[in-house]
Amino acid sequence: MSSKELIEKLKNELDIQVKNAQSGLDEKQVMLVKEFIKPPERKSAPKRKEKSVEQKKESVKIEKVEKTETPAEKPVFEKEVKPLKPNIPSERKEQQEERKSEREVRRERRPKDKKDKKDVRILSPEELAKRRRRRRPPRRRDEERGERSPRERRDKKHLQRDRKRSASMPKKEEKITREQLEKLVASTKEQREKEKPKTEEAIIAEKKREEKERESEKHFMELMRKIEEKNRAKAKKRKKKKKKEEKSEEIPFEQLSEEEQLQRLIEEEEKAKTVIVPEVISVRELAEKMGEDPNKLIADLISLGKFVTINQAIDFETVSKLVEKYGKVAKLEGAEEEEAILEAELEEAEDKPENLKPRPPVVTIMGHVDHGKTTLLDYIRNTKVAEREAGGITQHIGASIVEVDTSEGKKKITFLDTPGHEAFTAMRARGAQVTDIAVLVVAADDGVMPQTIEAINHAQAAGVPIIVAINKIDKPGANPDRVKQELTQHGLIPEDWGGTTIMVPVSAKTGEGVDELLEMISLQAELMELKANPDKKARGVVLEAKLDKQRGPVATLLVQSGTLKVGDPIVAGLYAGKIRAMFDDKGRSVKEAGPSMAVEVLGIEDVPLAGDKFYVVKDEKTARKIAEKRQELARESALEKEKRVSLEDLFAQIQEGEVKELNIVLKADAQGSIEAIRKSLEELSTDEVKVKIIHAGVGPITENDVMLAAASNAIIVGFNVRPDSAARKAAEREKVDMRTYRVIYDIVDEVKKAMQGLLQPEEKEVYLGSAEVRATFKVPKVGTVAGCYVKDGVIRRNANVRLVRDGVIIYDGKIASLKRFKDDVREVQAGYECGLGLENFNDIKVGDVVECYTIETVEREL
Ligand SMILES: Nc1nc2c(ncn2[C@@H]2O[C@H](COP(=O)(O)OP(=O)(O)OP(=O)(O)O)[C@@H](O)[C@H]2O)c(=O)[nH]1
Repeated sequence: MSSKELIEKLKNELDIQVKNAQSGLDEKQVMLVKEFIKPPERKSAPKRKEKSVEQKKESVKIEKVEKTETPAEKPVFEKEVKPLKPNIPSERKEQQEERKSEREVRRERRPKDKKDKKDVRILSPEELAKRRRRRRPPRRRDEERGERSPRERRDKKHLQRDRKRSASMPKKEEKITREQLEKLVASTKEQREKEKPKTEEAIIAEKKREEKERESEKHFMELMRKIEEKNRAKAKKRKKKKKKEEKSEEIPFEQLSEEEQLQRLIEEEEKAKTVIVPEVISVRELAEKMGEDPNKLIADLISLGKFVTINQAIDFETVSKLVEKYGKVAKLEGAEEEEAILEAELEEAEDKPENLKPRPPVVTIMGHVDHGKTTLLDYIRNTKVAEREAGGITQHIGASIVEVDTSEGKKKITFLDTPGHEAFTAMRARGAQVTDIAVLVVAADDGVMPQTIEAINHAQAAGVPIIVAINKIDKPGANPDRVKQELTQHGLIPEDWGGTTIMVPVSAKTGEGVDELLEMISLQAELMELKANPDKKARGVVLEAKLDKQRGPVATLLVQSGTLKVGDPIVAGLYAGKIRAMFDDKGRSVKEAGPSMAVEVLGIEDVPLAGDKFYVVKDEKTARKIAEKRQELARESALEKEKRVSLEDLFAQIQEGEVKELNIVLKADAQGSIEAIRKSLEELSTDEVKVKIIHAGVGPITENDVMLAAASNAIIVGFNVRPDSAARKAAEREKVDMRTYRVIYDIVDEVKKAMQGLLQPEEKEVYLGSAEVRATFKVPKVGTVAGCYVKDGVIRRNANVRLVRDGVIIYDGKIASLKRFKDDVREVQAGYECGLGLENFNDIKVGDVVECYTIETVEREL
């Protein structure tokens, strides 16, 4: 096509008025041209190969067309052709205006043409690009060769001039490269594709395709299900066959007791879940072991990023991951035996009665602060422990063995020097019960005090017999009978009054009655028939452990059975070791320690925890293996606390037979309320579950209460009292269910509902923070305003508050005003001071605690 022909075509068919081959076109026009350009005649293509004269002519023609197109095509490489527009002389502009009006007239006259044009325009950009490409090669070849015709050179000059001019003009639009343009075209194509209204046929076709896909997916799933079913059936058959073989040697299931049946079922389930494999196994072998289709395993392995064939071997790590997908556990061949050996190593064989020998009792001294625990122990040990302690207060658990002259000869007693009952309970909370007898020290001049009651409850919760030492009888105000009287109120009836509790009046200062006390302890131990086998590998409990700068990890161990010897390989808690040296309570080096002896040992690789159990094993290698295994298990169950009872899941636990007694630690604001609540709660006992108040006391909920609850699997009920911050933290840490109430009926109602499985809490209290009242001001017309310091969390203006005095709730309501200096504020964070008024309440005192909380709605579980 000649340039003339093209110009003519543009004019007639596209309404584009182009004066000559050098005329510029705007973007719209360029697009129209591009869409309209038709591909060159195909028949000329084969001729080109023959290099005929005609073909040469044709190529010249094409070249010409290309050249003519150049000015029109060039601007295509630019985003906008606008910069070229100002180059059109004004005369040309006028002409264009005229032609434009002519065009409009013509357009009106030829509606058919317009329609045709529209048809042309909907050609896809892809097709257009194709057409453009078909026409381009000859030009590109020329360009590659660097050949330029005179006309081309002229065109280039024009273009350069135009470019220069446009560059001097203010830039309206940024120019874009060819690549960018092509991208633009491609994205336009996509856009158009998207926007393209779907025809009815297309929609139907798509629907059909989707349906087909669904069908094939369904078919595939069905196939997979069948395969799985088949495999399961196969596996079942295999299991049955295996079981049959085993059963021939075993006692029939029906003949087992209920407990044994349950045990067997558990064992079988575990067996079915375990896949025992060698270190390396082929996919086929593994599939056989698992009773699965190897192809399925291969597919799963691919999803794990392992591309393997059916006969290819896979390592144990991969096997573990793979079997996990099937809810199973992989175990290395031989590992089970090893585990069994390790477990057997830790298992304590039952001792024959003839091997059991009497052992000294382990005694803990408990009692209220300053009633003379340390002085008594000091007297007994004949050392000055009390004087060595900072401030005269017992600092740690020490253990000491004393020899007592009794009517039956010399007897040993191991005393654990504990600061009250806290360590005792803390140890119990860790699952270690070390005490055989508790000596309760009560000062005869002071009588039963809150911690005396606590100690009684702690000992009773542990099922440890109590011997009372009525101390300070040398004091002028001492009244042992009053103490006895008070103790009867807590269930301890003295022997001389017809009860069973041994009570001995003593003076830790003068030593009066101490011998009798020791004799009583020995007697009690005898009654308890405390025995152990000393002729076996030792095991016991870690009483305390520390890291000594010079000596490394040092642990105090209480031997409970067997005899601990220097050189013994040992596992203590999570750590292994070998006993390098042992020292008794007087610091003397010893070679062995028998039952009920406490010794300090060196040689454990790290510091175990107080309450950890220790075992002597056959060799160091075994010790290390057990320790490793324990560390692994500890990591797995890290932070996972023992399952404690809570009102929420009480019913489920009762159903599962886990809870037969609902232990409650009860704290209230007055003794009267305690009695009322105790009675109402204990009346809730049923055949299935017994409600037992293991400890009740007046005052705030303390950390001790939480530890007791943790050790005794109890819940804490507070009536009109609040936990202190240490108790709150301990409850969170130990996962103890702690509930506080303001109405007795609510306590009874909630516990009752929990026992029936009807408790569905809808609201939960969320603690926000607390502030201490440091000053009070009387403001006329407002009332009492408290100057507070926020100790922790945050105090929020519109949250609920409680005013707590000595752990007892004085007020429960809303904040009337919250100010920082003179400004009203919405909240005050910890570490800041604030002024605070309570709604309709003025009895605020310095030292009171303002506790801020909100009530959150808890979603019911369906
Ligand atoms: N008169 C007299 N004073 C005693 C007797 N027993 C202890 N005391 C005194 O009571 C005070 C407290 O004794 P401790 O042995 O420290 O009491 P504690 O129970 O161990 O106290 P904590 O370690 O703080 O729990 C000391 O000043 C002792 O001297 C006694 O039998 N008679």
